[in-house]
Amino acid sequence: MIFQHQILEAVINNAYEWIVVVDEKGNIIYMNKNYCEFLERKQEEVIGKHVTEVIENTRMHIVVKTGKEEIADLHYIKGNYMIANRIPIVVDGRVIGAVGTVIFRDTNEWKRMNSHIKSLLLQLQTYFQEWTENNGAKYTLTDLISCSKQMEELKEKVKRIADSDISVLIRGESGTGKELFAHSIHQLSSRSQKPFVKVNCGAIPEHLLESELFGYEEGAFTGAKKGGKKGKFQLADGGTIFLDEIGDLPLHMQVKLLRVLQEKEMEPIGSIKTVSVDVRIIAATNRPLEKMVEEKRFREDLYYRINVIPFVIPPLRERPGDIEMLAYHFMKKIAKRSGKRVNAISAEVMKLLRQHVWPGNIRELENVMEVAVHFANGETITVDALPEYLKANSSYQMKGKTLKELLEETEKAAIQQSLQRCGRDKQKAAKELGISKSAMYEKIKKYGLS
Ligand SMILES: Nc1ncnc2c1ncn2[C@@H]1O[C@H](COP(=O)(O)OP(=O)(O)OP(=O)(O)O)[C@@H](O)[C@H]1O
Repeated sequence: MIFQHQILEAVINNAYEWIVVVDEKGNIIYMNKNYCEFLERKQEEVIGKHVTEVIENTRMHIVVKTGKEEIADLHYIKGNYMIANRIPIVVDGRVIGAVGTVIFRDTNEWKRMNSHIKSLLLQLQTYFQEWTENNGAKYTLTDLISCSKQMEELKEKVKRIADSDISVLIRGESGTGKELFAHSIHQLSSRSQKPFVKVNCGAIPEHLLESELFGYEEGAFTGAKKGGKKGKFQLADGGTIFLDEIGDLPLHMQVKLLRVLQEKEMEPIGSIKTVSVDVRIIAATNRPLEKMVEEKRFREDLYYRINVIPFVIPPLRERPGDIEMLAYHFMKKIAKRSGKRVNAISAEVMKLLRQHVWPGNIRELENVMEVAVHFANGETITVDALPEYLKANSSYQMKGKTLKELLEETEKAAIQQSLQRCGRDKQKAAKELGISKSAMYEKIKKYGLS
């Protein structure tokens, strides 16, 4: 028993927190070593003293009177704000004292700890981002939502070709899901446990492309990192490299890329040693590569090398059957994320979605659904929640308007858009719309568009 008491005493005495215990009158019956040291008082000297004589701004004597605990209260002692807890000790329904603890010695310490945690989180985030960039095949075939025949055939094709090392060239307009397909191919391949590295050839400045792709040795150029840097090909070793926007690759880089593909080796900038790399290439583009080959802007040998399995994703307007499924998919996903109770799409909205030509493809549909869920007034998305440009086709907009009003609205919108397209050049806009210059001026005045 005595032994246990000693252990307890040692623990409390050395506790990181400062601890004080008072009786029902507010006299100190215990104060731990750390607290005494901070107050520069001796333990035996403070015992028995009223708490107000020992701790400035204390409220321990008040807590024994009110019987109400005070948690995380700011307490100013010796020029610092501390965070204090004061808890009454109740025995048989009667307050017989109180125990007080100070969690952080001062707010500076808290701030220091806070910023330490923040910097750790930031580091973690950077590592995580780097890791997902280099090992980041996030999607699989089940993430590809579709029911159209064209897309189902493409998914079948993915299953057939995934488990080989053959290069794949994915073609399709922006936002059709080229990257999603690239991820899926990697996930289904025997390389799925190895990195998936994406390189956006169009987004990296030309002078950095070579070092991004092939890396460099220490001291290769001024500003080169100590220890050198691995290029994306080395990072992707054993896995897959996804060369997005390959049509944007400058000719001299096309030569280097071809060499890696043919010889499976490369040299980092400034290195005399060749490095072997084993990567599968998936490339994507929206550019007319054949025409670029004719114009000598894309190397013919590289074209044949990457175009072993052509893979063409149709634009959304050519597979209207997918629109409803995708719209519901995005609605549910966005509603879940934003916590909004939206679970249906009105027939009129669905009609407008099917009529639209979707120049931005699935990415545009996703954005439209984001706006629609956000502005939905009830559980069903109705036309008023859609972005303005989609509403323009709506019969909803026509309700209660005369034919003259509708024609005028259309005319005004056409002129507005044409002026915008022609950089506000009225003569050019008039020509585009097939009206005379004077008619254009007249209408601009009529609709107050100048
Ligand atoms: N079939 C699909 N099912 C679900 N989401 C899709 C589908 N296709 C595309 N998406 C989504 O649409 C967006 C655009 O897709 P992705 O980035 O793969 O297109 P992309 O063709 O690579 O575009 P870009 O050429 O502009 O880079 C992404 O958010 C993606 O998740």
